[in-house]
Amino acid sequence: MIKLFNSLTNKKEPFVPIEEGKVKMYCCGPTVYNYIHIGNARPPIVYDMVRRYLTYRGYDVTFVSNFTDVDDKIIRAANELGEEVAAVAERFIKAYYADTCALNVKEADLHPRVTETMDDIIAFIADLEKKGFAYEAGGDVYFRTRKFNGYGKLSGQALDDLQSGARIEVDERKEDPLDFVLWKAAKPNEISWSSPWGEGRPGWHIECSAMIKKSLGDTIDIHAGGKDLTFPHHENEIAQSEALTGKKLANYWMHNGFVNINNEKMSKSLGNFVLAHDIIQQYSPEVVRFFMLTAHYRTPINFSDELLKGAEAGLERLKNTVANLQHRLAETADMGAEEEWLEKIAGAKQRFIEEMDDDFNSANAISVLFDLAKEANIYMSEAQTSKKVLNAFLELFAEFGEVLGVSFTQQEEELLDAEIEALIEERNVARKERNFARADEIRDLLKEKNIVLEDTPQGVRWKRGS
Ligand SMILES: Nc1ncnc2c1ncn2[C@@H]1O[C@H](COP(=O)(O)OP(=O)(O)OP(=O)(O)O)[C@@H](O)[C@H]1O
Ligand SMILES: [Zn+2]
Repeated sequence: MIKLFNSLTNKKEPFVPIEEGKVKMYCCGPTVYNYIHIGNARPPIVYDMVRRYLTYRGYDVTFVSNFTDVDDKIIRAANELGEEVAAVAERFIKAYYADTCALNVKEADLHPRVTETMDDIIAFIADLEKKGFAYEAGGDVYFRTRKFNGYGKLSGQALDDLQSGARIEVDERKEDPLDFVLWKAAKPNEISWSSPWGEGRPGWHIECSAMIKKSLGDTIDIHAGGKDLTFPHHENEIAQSEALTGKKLANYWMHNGFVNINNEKMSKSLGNFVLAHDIIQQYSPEVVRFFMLTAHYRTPINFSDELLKGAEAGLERLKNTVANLQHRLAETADMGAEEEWLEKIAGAKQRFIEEMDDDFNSANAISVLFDLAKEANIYMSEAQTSKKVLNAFLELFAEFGEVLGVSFTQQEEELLDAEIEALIEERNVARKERNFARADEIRDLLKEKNIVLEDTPQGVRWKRGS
């Protein structure tokens, strides 16, 4: 049985879905105004692993993750670049897909966008207002936090501690400093939507509440996101949704730890970040993903060249074992002692499942993989081997690889479509910024990989050369 650490109760709990065999899962997605750094890539990678494992264990998973495609940061970026908000958002949504696809993150079943969910967001706020949980003030709408019983239950904070906390801004339009914004009145010349409270746009927290309700219903099984989202974002999502429906928003809350660099959280505001699309040029995307999964998702992971090189070497060892198994298979007849080895392989599978059942411990599951490789190497040193055993080893590597989203078979060094598109996008940006040196460098890199670019009036086209 799968157990997972529920941030709501601070305990590891057996996973019991609302509907047998089905999982409704939501993960807060990115605000699309720049490229993702490797810290931002951790939530998509680890929750993709969780989704894959739940699927492996027989659940039918519906996975939803949003795009925040209008917000202060995007508006600021658009103003700086002299572009439309929609153009900036579109570009970075493409870049997000390109990076996460290279990292072998499966697309969500649904990727709702704020700008496409506006009617539902407005209806959600209007219903909160009707119930007395929201009030209008000068074109803004706020949530009446103290009216919601249970505010603070996720982050474990009492209302009065929050009140004195420095993170709450004081704004005289609010009835109470704890109240937070649901709808923001538009500033002059700012992108806006019509609403019962005038022209404006939604606050950040309300989007997720409205999108979850629309796409998955009132109560979902798992709500996931980075640890920094616990407060205020997730606390506010709970308040909005539960005030409206009277039902629990999510039965299980999962929060991933940070990617640190020199023991400090990697973040855009600190400027200590490494972009995902840069690091996957230096190491393969597979190595980056494997590296990420060598730590348990809740523990902080330090980002360093040394650790990445370690992950690269480890992955190489596993791939070599698999290549040797394949090679051996081609020249083996069916003979040798089978039962003992088949039992060993079945035992490894059992241990892998036990580790993953225990709060998705991919770190320990990967050490089971290394043990499996060790066993495989011992087996191959025997004089006589059997096709059946070699196949059983290979099947298990393939099975684990599918769960982790990392392939252990050797591949030609070929660029994936998504990586090519990411590079072309980066070249477009470089050209726009008149950074022609970088633009040429990218053209050369693509040429080296036999990708031919063609500038057309409709934009850049590409094809693989012969
Ligand atoms: N270092 C990190 N490790 C793991 N997850 C992270 C890290 N930084 C951000 N995230 C996650 O990435 C997503 C986007 O976060 P956000 O845009 O706040 O990134 P950021 O770099 O921290 O930006 P800022 O410094 O502007 O807050 C969130 O889900 C957040 O939890
Ligand atoms: Zn959210």
